Amino acid sequence: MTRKPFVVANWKMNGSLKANADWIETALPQMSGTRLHCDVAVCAPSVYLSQLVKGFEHSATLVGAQNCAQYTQGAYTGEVSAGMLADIGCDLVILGHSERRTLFGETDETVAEKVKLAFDNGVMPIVCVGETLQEREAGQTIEVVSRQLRAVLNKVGIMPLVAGAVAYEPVWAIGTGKSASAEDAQAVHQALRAVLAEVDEEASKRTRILYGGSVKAKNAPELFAQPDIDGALVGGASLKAEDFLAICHCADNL
Ligand SMILES: O=C(CO)COP(=O)(O)O
Repeated sequence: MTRKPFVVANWKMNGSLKANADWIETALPQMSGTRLHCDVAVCAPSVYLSQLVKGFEHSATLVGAQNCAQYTQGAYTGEVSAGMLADIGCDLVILGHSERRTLFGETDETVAEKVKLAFDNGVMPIVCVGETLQEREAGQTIEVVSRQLRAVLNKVGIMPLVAGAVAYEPVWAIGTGKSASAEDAQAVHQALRAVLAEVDEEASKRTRILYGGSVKAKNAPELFAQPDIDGALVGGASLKAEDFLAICHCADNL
């Protein structure tokens, strides 16, 4: 089973109208037409999503948000619903990122609820799982990421993940320059695919599992060469279009 590589930029809380326009101008010539063979997405702060949807309208580049509300609509000041993301032409949404879980108190249950709302509204979810350093050192990595993934599977089944993706992001590797080794990451990805297979073996083979955590063009080829690593969720190295494109080319050269 070959899965099409998927490389996703997560700009986090970075960007401006001007910086985004420059990024799009640099990236667009390489992202349009048949230049890139992998699937590519850019996930930006929600206020800039319309700018990106417009900027990438004639390319295959997907546009994603970094969160959505766990409610459909109403008196939830400051929130953005999955339906609103769909309304402005947003293709996907990152859900359950470790920064959301640790800094904003998201639980396995709220993440599962958001995944359901995203999928029901036609927005593809990229569901993040990952262990802290303390959990890794206690030998709990597989247990933690399996629990996080099962919470979503129990609520919505596997189809939202076939449409979107799972992202394994060890918390200790995010923004630290310390990536998991390709072998360690592969072991976790294999375990995650086994959890998916408990639900539907055939669909598990079609689900893309991305790695995230200090991915750069330098370490991407080794990561992408692993049988269960199907692409990357890129933070810091996605802020410059050239750096991000270099990672996309690594996925293309597999
Ligand atoms: O959190 C990440 C992507 O979602 C990874 O961030 P870095 O690539 O900056 O480590």
